[in-house]
Order: sequence, then C-alpha cells, then structure tokens
Amino acid sequence: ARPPPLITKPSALQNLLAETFEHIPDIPGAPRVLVLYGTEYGFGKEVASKLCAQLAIAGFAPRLVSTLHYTLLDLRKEKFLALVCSTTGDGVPPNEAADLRDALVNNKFSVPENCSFAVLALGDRAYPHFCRAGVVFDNLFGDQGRMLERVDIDQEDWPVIDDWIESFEAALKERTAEGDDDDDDDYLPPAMEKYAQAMENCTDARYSRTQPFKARIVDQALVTAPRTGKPDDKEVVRVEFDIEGSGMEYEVGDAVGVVPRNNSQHVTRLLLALASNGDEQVRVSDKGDLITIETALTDLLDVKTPKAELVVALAQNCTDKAEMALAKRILGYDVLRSDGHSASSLSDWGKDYLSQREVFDVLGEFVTSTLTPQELTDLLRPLHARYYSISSTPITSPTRIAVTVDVLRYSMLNVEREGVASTYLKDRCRIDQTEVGVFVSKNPNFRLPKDEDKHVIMIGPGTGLAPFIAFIEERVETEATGKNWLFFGCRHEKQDFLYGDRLREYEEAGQLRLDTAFSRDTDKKVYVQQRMREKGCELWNLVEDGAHVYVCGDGGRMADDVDRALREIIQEFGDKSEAAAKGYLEQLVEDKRYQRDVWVS
Ligand SMILES: Cc1cc2nc3c(=O)[nH]c(=O)nc-3n(C[C@H](O)[C@H](O)[C@H](O)COP(=O)(O)O)c2cc1C
Repeated sequence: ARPPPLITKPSALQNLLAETFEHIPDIPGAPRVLVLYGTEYGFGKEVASKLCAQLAIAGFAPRLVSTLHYTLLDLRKEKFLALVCSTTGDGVPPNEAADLRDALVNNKFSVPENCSFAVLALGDRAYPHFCRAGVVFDNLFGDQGRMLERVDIDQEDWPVIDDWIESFEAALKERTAEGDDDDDDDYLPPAMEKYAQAMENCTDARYSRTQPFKARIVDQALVTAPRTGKPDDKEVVRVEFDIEGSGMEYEVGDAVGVVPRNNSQHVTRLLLALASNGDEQVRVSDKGDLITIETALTDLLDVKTPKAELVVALAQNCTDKAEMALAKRILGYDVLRSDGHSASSLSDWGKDYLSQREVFDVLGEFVTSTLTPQELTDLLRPLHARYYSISSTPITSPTRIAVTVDVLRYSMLNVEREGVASTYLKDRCRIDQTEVGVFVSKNPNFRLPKDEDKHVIMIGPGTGLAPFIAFIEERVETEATGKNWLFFGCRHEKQDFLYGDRLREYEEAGQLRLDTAFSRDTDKKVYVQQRMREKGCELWNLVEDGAHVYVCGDGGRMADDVDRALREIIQEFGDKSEAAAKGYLEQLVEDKRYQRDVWVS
C-alpha cells in the first residue's frame, strides 16, 4: 500500500466547480458557509468543491477557500465552517495548511462559540498516522462549536464522504431552521446553472483511479530467487508499464497507482453464493451506470474485506438461531432490537472475527440468509487502487515506469489467501498482452536533493528498496558527485536480496556504499538500525556535511527503530542531550533533509 491518487491536472469540471464557489456572491436569505480545504494533491479540493455544490443545491451560499488564503481572525465572522483537510508527509498537514495550523497553535486560538464547524479528514490507512492533520485541526478548533463528530476518510471512499456531506447538510438545516424565517427553499445560485451545464459537457482529462491510463505491461521479472516452498519465502517481482503517449510524467520518489482486478475465481465463488449467473444488472453508486454484477465484482468492489453492515444485512434475513447468535456476538447487539447502535458498530470480538475473514467466508456463515446482487453490491467497499514506489528514472526510461511488488500470499484460518493487486500483477497479467490501469501519484516530500554534490543516505529494507533503486540509477546517470549510501536488509541474502547483483555492481564501480543486514543468515538477528549504529560516527559526519536522509518501507517497527537509531547517533557523536538530538532531527525534517515514505503492511 502506498501514497495517494494524484490529480495530475485538475479536470475542467473541477476547475469550474472551484471557480464557481470561490466567487459566489452573498445572496440574501442563503446562509453563508465557509468551506476551507487543505490539499497537497488536489483530492481535498475536489471533495470540498463537491460539498459546495451540494450545499448550493440545498440553498446555502458556500464559499470555497484554500487554507493558504484564509486569515485566522476572520473566523470570528463566520457562522458555519467545514474544513476538508488531507494528511501528507509523515503525518503532517499539506503545505498550504501548515500556516493555519501554526497560527492556531501560536495564538492559542479556537473556533469561537458562535461559529459551528465540522472537520472531514482525508487520509490513507496504509500510513502510520492515519488522518493526523484532520485530527490535529479538529482538536485545535476546540469543542465549543463542533456541530458534527469528525469523520476520517480512507483513500477515496466516496460513499463515506457522501454520507458526511449529507450529515453536514442536515446539521446546517437544523441550525438555520431555528428562528430563520427568510429561508428560501427554492433558491438556487445562478452559478449552479453553469455548473450543471459543465457537468454534461465536460470531458475529464486527468488520470486517476476512476480514469486511469491503460498501460501495457512490457516486462515482469522475479527479483528474488524462485520460491522454495518454505514458510518465510519471499516473492518480489519487478513490473514495467509502457506509458508512451499518455503524457504522464514522473520523477524519482513518485509512486504509481495501479487499479487492480479481482481474481475471477474469487468472483465466481461469490456469484455462486448469490445463486447468480453474473448477468444481473447493478449500480455501484446511486449515480453509476448499470453494469453486470460480474463486472462490478471484478473491477469495482473489494471482495475481500467484510463490513459490519454486511453482517447486519445477513442477520436481518437469516432464519437460523445459531446464525442470529453469531451476528449478535459479532456486532455486540441484536439487530432486531438495534437500541440506537449504528450499523457500522462491532464488538471487539467481532472486529477480530471479521479481520480474519473475507466476504465469502462471512456469507458462508449465514447460509439461511440470501442477498440479491444489488444488495451485496451496496454492502461491499469500493476496490481501491494500490500504490507502488517507482523503481525507474525518467532519465533512462521516460516512457516506462517500473515498480517493485511484494507478492502477498498467506494463510488465514488454514486457507491459502492472497493480496489483490500484487497477485493480479504477478499471476494474472501477461507481458505485452495485459493493459493495466495506472496513474502517477506525485510525492513532493520524497525527493533527491537538487544539488548533486549533496550526499544521500538511504535506508530501505525489503521492498523499501523500491524507490532507492531509482534514486541510485538517477544519481549514477547524472554523475552526481555527492556520496550514495544504502542500508538494506532482508531475511536471507540468497533468497531475497532484491536487485542484489545490480547493487553489488554499483558498489564495485565505487558508485554506492552498501551496508546490508541479513537477519536470518546469522545466529543473532541483525537489522538495518544495528548497521547504522555500527557506522554511527561516519553517518553523523555525513549528516553534518549536509547529507539528506531517506527512509522507505514498513512504517511499523522499522521506521521507529531507524528513527531511534538516528537520534542516538546524533546524541552520541554530536555530543548532544536527548532533547537536543530530538530537536536536531526535527530541524532535518523541517529542512527536508530527513524524508520518510513509510506504510503499514
Ligand atoms: C507522500 C504522502 C504521504 C502521506 N501521508 C499520509 C499520512 O501520514 N497519513 C494519512 O492518513 N494519509 C497520508 N497520505 C494519504 C493522503 O492523505 C490521501 O491520499 C488524501 O486523499 C490526499 O488528499 P489530497 O489530494 O487533498 O492531498 C499520504 C499521501 C502521500 C502521497
């Protein structure tokens, strides 16, 4: 799992929407609502624009403003405020929202009592600090005016976003209805006409999850040794896409979004469970086209991860006592007497239970319950794009994008399971035959130094090596004079030393300093952070000499361990107190000399 969808070029529709609501006039009788957004890649603005459109239709006068252009003190004049804010970097607000956050902190300012606000936080669960920027704003705003609980959005989960928009609108209506008698229910801002027309005429030019570029697979090669059948086998594959003619551009450090397709065997078994032949027509969203259930299950829906709502629906029409009891245990309440429980609530036991099962397993537990194809469609999550760090450089491959994919296969409840996108790319795509939907996802917080004489220190165990193979290639191609130093780790040198030969060649040519930690080849387990500590003095000297430090890979233990090792090295060799070492590292982050691209697997 990786970084987010990039809106490479804002679509004509998006521009128009944004323009419309940036200049909306004050309209007598229409309550003003300030819609602030903080975005790095444009999704926040897209969501905020949609919110404005819905509010305008509902008779409000929304004003769309970037957090960059908003003066904190003006909040005293607002009655209603919605903030849509994404999280970027290593859990920080987008650049354009950083000043507003600082202003709130420095002035100890919270939203005044007379202003009702709500926060929609955008993020991605694959990151360790899920939706942290939205959480921070929600806390800083204080408790006085909060009209709705904050909602945290995982990737582009439009159904949840739409629900939030609906709740926000309902809360506004409730508040403006009280004592407001000049409400004009028929009011529609004149600009909406332009908007409606644009909706019809507009062709969306960007590449995104919903409109990816169809890229042919031109290479696919294993970069680990062939599998031996042992439980700790690793299987990593390099896949190359041809993006010629797409107009897409990328830089090293960027990621590519891959739109996967589900395994047809998994689709078939769900169709069998529904007693469907796959041809029934369904709509995946209210405004979506009619498509067959087979297409919906193959291309648009997550057929693995069950939601609580699925259990609720199955419990509502099952006829067996044991099944009802199971539902009650999973949900923590009896669906026939919901007692105010929300459809998405689960007991702790239920969370654990569902986390170990796929949709098909859950259907199998409720055999007396039947769902129609449309009902199941409504109960499944959208199929998300998966993001992979790019392992090629446009200097040598401007029309090809390579990714390094860890193929996910595991056993759960004694059944063999597999990841969606990784097995799609490895097992179900063919060189020169398959076209895969892709789009570039910019990552401006993970960039090589512009100055080629700066040193770079890269820490990337496992598939965390993926972007660094491109970093190194680019530095070699551009004949960068700064040093390149890589810390790599994996379990076994012979089995899973990705790109081992290539890295050794760079090392032998004097283009790379390589330190490796093969954790299971020795009696005592050894990891990259130990190698860093062993070389602490040299590492410190290079950092003092202006080196940029990069970490990529598992954001769980590895990223924390590496961070701790860096602080200890700064403390010991820089002769600093613990607090001073922490401050030194924070300054490196501020100066964009310590950049991390980490995810939770
Ligand atoms: C480099 C990078 C870092 C990110 N870091 C986080 C993070 O720490 N926490 C999180 O919840 N989401 C993170 N995301 C995901 C974005 O918040 C999410 O994709 C969001 O929809 C992007 O919205 P925007 O286009 O308005 O910036 C990150 C995305 C990128 C590209």
